Amino acid sequence: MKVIVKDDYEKMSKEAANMIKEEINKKPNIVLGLATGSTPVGMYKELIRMHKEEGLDFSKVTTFNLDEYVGLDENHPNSYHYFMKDIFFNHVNINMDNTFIPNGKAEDLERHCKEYDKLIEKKGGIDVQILGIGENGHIAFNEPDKELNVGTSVVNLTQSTIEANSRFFDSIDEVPTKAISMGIGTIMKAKKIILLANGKRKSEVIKKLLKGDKITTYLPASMLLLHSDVTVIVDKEAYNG
Ligand SMILES: N[C@@H]1[C@@H](O)[C@H](O)[C@@H](COP(=O)(O)O)O[C@@H]1O
Repeated sequence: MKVIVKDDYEKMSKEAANMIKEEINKKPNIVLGLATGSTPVGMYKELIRMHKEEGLDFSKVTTFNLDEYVGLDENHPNSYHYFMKDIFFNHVNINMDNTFIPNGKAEDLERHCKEYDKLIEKKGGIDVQILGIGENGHIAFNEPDKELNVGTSVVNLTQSTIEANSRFFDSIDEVPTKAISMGIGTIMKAKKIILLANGKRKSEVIKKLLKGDKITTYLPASMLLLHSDVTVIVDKEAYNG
């Protein structure tokens, strides 16, 4: 696990965007795994700037998002579909037909999950996966538990995640209790993984992860210790607390 510590959120975001830019320049038809949450917002802003000012070309890029809430329509302002369009897709020259996000309103959710994994494989697998991390160590919506899902699955959100994510909703009662999430196996199949974390509230979990001596399903991000190409980019606050 390679660790890069940056002075602040902006520098962390720029570092991540630069890495992605290099990868797109190497392989214009790259398959990117994308994350939501507040952490990658700065990275998306920087990628938009690179598109507008430096001509970074997304026209051949394919994307797969990590997760989506069950029950939210894609036009719901709190859905990850909405978030991705609002924060990123609407501002670059990506072909929307090449962007994939689990459908939280699918009639047969189980079948949809299996098809999502198959589609990733069909598109050649994820070249670079961007990840945030929950305060409890979750990645995507793989919550700490006695076992973890290998493939994309429907998951129950923990109370702590519901509370953490309630800041985006009008009230905590509106936060969905279930989500579709790529499984740990889906994530681990990505050729390269970049995990971002910023701010004091992530310092405890980053400390545990970077200790790096144990893997446990109770710290889902610790599974990344088994991957051969993971870069963790953190700001000083997340690194030092
Ligand atoms: N499903 C998302 C994760 O993909 C994200 O990494 C995490 C951290 O969010 P934030 O970046 O807002 O701290 O929150 C959500 O639960």
